Amino acid sequence: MNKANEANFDGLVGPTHNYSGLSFGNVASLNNVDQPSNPKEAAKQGLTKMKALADMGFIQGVLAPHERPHIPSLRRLGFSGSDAQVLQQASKHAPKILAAASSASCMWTANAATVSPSADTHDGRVHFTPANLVNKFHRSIEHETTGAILAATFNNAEHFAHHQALPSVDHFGDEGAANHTRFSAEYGQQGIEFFVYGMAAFDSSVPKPSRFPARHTLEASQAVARMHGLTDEKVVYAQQNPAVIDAGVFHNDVIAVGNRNAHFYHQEAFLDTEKMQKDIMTAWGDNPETFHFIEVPSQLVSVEECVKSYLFNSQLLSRNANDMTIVVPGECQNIPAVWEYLNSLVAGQGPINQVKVYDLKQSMSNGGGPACLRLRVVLTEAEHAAVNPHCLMNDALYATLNQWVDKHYRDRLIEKDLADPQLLMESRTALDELTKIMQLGSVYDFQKG
Ligand SMILES: N=C(N)NCCC[C@H](NC(=O)CCC(=O)O)C(=O)O
Repeated sequence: MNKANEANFDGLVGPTHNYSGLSFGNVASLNNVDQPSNPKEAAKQGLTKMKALADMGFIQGVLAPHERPHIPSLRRLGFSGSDAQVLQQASKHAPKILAAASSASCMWTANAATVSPSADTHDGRVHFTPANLVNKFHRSIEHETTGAILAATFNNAEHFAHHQALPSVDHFGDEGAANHTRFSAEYGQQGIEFFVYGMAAFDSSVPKPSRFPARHTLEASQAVARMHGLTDEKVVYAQQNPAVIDAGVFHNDVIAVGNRNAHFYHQEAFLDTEKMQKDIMTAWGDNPETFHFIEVPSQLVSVEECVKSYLFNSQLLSRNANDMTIVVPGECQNIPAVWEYLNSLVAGQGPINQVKVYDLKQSMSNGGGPACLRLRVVLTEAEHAAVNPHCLMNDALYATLNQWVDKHYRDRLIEKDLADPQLLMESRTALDELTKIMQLGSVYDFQKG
């Protein structure tokens, strides 16, 4: 077994961060529509969390934001002329489409891809499949650039394998790592890959939510497991409870999180909790007593409180199996039942023994908590050494990115600003400079001429 560690790659919030109410089924997105946003503050809140984790000794990476407004997507929909004319026409005839083409949603890198560490895959490489995010138009335009950014960040074919996103149709709706977690006693040993789906596309007997969409299918997860060359006995599938999707749990990472030997989840998260436990224990194999199921009863914290607080959209960070820190958003402190639960959790006998709180309000107002903002990548030492070093957080990169944000970002944005050609120029200038800072090459359409 090679020694390995978990790295977190957070999405850097882009210059067009705004609240457009684009995500039906995501309560915060719908509730905050048309509020003014503060892209500068959003980016800085994210950078603060990244730096804090790096300072704690964890490997912290950064994934660059995408080019927005995305003019090629607008042209594909029939808007034409100069870039300024495209913006102007879209704003006049289809302002919601312009908003979709302007979203900074790639910041939620838990949806960027599914990642399988080398200990789990058939060829001993780390595998990446960008998520097609087909359920929402504004997110369905992410995967190509995501793939380019991942390839520029993990740019070494000996260690990293990059796949294409799955076909962009509902049958293979794929939301990436937000519905995927991994259990293993040590990061470097073969782990259990746990895939959670909202519906089955080719089996009408499987229940579905009725109010809000199930974004992710069983068939998508099965395809990813095949492409990554995972071992069948080490793959577990579980269905999300359709009732919690209807209550606003649009990704499983809003109601469950796992790390190493711990699965922390809400009583109502899964359609069949007993089966989920049994299947994980079968895949875990020997020493069942070393695995912890930490189930939060509805009586202590309701599903509604989970959705409001993002208790489960937390990061479980550990250096040892029995020494885990839970990273939660500030909203957890505002809901007494949640804050009481967290305090009793860390005071108890389980593996989670410390809580850290970060202010991520700008992202939270669009339904993105600490766990949404990060893509987990387990890396051996050799793989870590093969990552593009300019994408790894340290004092120098933190200072450079803060200055870069100060120089290029606005501190207020509302929907009508999205039509401003100046905003497009600001965004492109910023990203052009960023590709040099992070040495990514030409990953954006506007750089390809
Ligand atoms: N749970 C995880 N992993 N990710 C959260 C993603 C939030 C994102 N919100 C948005 O896209 C809102 C954009 C807007 O309304 O302007 C979404 O719903 O896909």
